[in-house]
Amino acid sequence: MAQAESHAVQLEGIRFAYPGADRPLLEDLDLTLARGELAAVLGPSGVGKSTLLNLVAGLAVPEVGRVTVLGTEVTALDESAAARWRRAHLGFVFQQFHLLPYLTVAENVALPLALQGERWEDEGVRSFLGRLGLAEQADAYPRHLSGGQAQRTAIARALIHRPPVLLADELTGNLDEETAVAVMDLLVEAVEELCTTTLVVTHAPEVAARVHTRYRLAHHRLHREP
Ligand SMILES: Nc1ncnc2c1ncn2[C@@H]1O[C@H](COP(=O)(O)OP(=O)(O)OP(=O)(O)O)[C@@H](O)[C@H]1O
Repeated sequence: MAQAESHAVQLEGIRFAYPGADRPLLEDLDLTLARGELAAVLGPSGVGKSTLLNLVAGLAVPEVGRVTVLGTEVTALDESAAARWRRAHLGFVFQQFHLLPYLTVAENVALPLALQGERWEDEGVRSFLGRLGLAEQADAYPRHLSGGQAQRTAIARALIHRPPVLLADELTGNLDEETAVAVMDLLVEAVEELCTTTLVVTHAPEVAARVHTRYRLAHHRLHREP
């Protein structure tokens, strides 16, 4: 248990290959994140950064190795147990946002609360949207949002239920510099206030500069950067 207490995320000896690939995408990959650690994964396109996030979330299953998050061995859960576990413990900002087109911004953002059967105040959701500069878009549908607004909606949805672990793929990819800084402020605040363990995939120097630890994904595994 001591290990589960100190390590929020632990990947051990991971080997992962997509079906039909002639060699593994990830091999002998290890990663340990402490509670409240804010870490970035860097690396060129196609090295497996998104796949790594999916492994932490239990959305991809390694051929070999173990993924443990907050003391739960994610690799040992069946699909429906993994889905329940994700809802309660994870926030995930996907590269393509995955907003539901028939729900408004406020409804999309409230979704993690609804899925957990939590009661929520519409006002609370709106004030959270305001912190991300989305007050005026609360009743808009995703098709009317700019790329940056859609991304901020995805970020709000990932953080609204205050998950202990946040995974974000290209957190600030579609944002102008000012909004990217505001999003990073919010993230750093969440990490400090709520001890949110966070793993972000990024190419953005303004993100990489503000994390606690940086890893480069290269040659199938992670390398700690200075
Ligand atoms: N579902 C899949 N089936 C087969 N191959 C896949 C699948 N998803 C990704 N790949 C391949 O695995 C490799 C790694 O993909 P991944 O998306 O993890 O990389 P990435 O480092 O996140 O790239 P980017 O920075 O462009 O998002 C790529 O060569 C990709 O084509």
